[in-house]
This record gives sequence, C-alpha cells and structure tokens, in this order.
Amino acid sequence: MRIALSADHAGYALKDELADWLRDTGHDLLDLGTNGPDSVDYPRYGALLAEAIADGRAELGITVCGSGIGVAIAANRNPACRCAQVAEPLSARLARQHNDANAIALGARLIGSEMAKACVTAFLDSDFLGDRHQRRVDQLSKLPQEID
Ligand SMILES: O=C(CO)[C@H](O)[C@H](O)[C@H](O)COP(=O)(O)O
Repeated sequence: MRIALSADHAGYALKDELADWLRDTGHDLLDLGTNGPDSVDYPRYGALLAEAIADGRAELGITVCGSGIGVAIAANRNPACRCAQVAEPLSARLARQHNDANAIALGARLIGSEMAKACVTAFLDSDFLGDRHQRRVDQLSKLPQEID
C-alpha cells in the first residue's frame, strides 16, 4: 500500500519528518512536495494529494499545513478523497473506522511530531467498519446532487 504525502511551507518540515519515520518502518511513499520553506499556496498541495488517491497512485494520504484546515478543504474538493483534519489519535481512528477516510490532514503549527506520529499510527492501524457506516459513506458520494 502506497501512502501519498504533501504539505505547504508551514507543513513541509513535519511532512519530511513523517516521511523519514514512515520509510524507516517500511512504508512505500509518494512525496508530492513541497520540499522547502519558501511560501507556497496550500490548495495545490491538498489537490495533489487527492489527485494521487483518485488516480490510484496512492491508497492513503497524509497532508500537512499550518493548521491542517486549508489542505483538508482543498483535498475534499476532489470527490475521490475523504480527508479528515485531526489533532489527536482518536479522531484519526474514527476517521478510518466510521468515515472510511483515505487521508488525514495535520496542523504543524498546532501539534508536535510525536502527536502527529500518534495520529498517523492510529490512522494506518485502523480499518473501515462498514455496515451502517457504508450506507453513510455511500450517501457522501452522492452529494451534493441527492439529499433525501
Ligand atoms: O491553510 C491554512 C490555514 O487554514 C494553513 O495553516 C496555511 O499553512 C497557512 O494559512 C499559511 O500561512 P502563512 O502565514 O502564509 O505561512
């Protein structure tokens, strides 16, 4: 399973730290940048992550900006992406179990690297529970056209 990573300038250092850690633990990664501190705009990096998931280059994604909010909003513009902004591991676990999230967004200005790693571990170690949650995820896929 390949994991895509992306970040803006506010998130690239945490993204790179997570990439080193994930590589060391044997994960296959797709690093979509950015790769330095020069200011860039987060919509591109949220969108690049979602595109990699949509076209099958990655199964899961981790995206980072200052708060995690901007990249999450951008990623979720792609209907193939269900990206949850998380700041603690329970939310990361529930995002997989209930929402079948295929990406998480982290805020490098909000949480430290140990909390970020705890979120990533919870996300990667959890599975979608299906059942009633599948019905709701199916409904998400039909939005905004069909609201019962
Ligand atoms: O999109 C964001 C907020 O929703 C991110 O935190 C960005 O990283 C942030 O806005 C970048 O801010 P900067 O002042 O340009 O570094």
